[in-house]
Amino acid sequence: MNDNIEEVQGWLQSVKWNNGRLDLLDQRLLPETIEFLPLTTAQDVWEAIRHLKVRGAPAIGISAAFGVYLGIRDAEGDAAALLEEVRKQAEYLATSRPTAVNLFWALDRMKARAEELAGRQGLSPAGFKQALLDEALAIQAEDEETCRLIGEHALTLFQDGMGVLTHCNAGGLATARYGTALAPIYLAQERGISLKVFADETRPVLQGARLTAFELQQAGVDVTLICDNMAGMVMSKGWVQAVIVGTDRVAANGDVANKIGTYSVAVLAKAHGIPVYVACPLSTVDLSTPTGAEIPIEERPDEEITEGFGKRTAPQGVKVFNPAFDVTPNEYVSAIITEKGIVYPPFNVNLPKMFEA
Ligand SMILES: CSC[C@@H](O)[C@@H](O)C(=O)COP(=O)(O)O
Repeated sequence: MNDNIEEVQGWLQSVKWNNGRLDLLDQRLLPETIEFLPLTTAQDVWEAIRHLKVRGAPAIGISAAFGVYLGIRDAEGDAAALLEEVRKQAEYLATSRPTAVNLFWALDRMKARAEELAGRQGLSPAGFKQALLDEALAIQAEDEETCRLIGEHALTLFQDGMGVLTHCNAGGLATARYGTALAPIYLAQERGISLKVFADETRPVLQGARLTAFELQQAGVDVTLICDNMAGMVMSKGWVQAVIVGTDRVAANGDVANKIGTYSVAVLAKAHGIPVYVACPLSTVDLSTPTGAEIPIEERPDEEITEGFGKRTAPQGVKVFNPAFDVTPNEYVSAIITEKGIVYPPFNVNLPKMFEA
């Protein structure tokens, strides 16, 4: 444990495979405390995802992939038995959170790998398990490269001196590295391009204040924290030239599910003539979900709103509505930035093209 943030050097990796266990940075404790949780079972991983110890769509997917391996590593039997166990563990981990499609994407990839391994002649149970661990490590390594590419494409949309507003945390903490929405900001920083970032605090659990402001400040980026309800005022002053956010799921028509409040930011941006960019890996694009109306939206405990600041801030027994995400209709989305390039409307035509070849 390290509660002296000043001592943090360089980049803080939120998901680490460490000699047979998964070390997860407990994101609930940031920015005050840096503590890694040693996870050794699929149940540990399920619990960490459900309770936001790890959060952000790509980081959830990566953790779940390791969770599948942890869930089968002590299992006995031949390849067919191990395949059954992989399916069981994947089904279990899939119940941890409903909205981020990267979770299901990563679990499907682990299942597909297990199916392929089960069809191989002469592969030992130990070889089967090692290959599954390698698959989880590959998902993590690919995410880092994917995020870097997203950053390269996104950076072409930004110029020196621009003000950029972001909501929630789609940074390095939410991915293997770099982040999605924050990737161009890190690349700009490396290249001496100066951007002024406004980070919405992101009620109710403050991913913007606790995580985005923290990681950008650590990197020396010019970041200003605002409450969510200040975004319109900041835009009206002409301080914001672009909005960039991440996403948990993009539907086939380009509707975007992201942290609650993203929709309000997008409407405000449109009213001020500011483009809204959504940055995500293609693993977040779900062509099997036709529109945002079909994206399952997680509802979280009332206490996140009524006791979110460590004390009661609402009357006992008050009715609460606490959706963790909202859907921004595609008409508010200027472009979706993926590792393969920038996708412009019409999204229902142009998103499928990104999956070709
Ligand atoms: C690159 S992360 C993209 C999204 O997952 C992020 O913007 C977000 O909404 C995260 O929500 P969270 O509830 O913190 O998991």
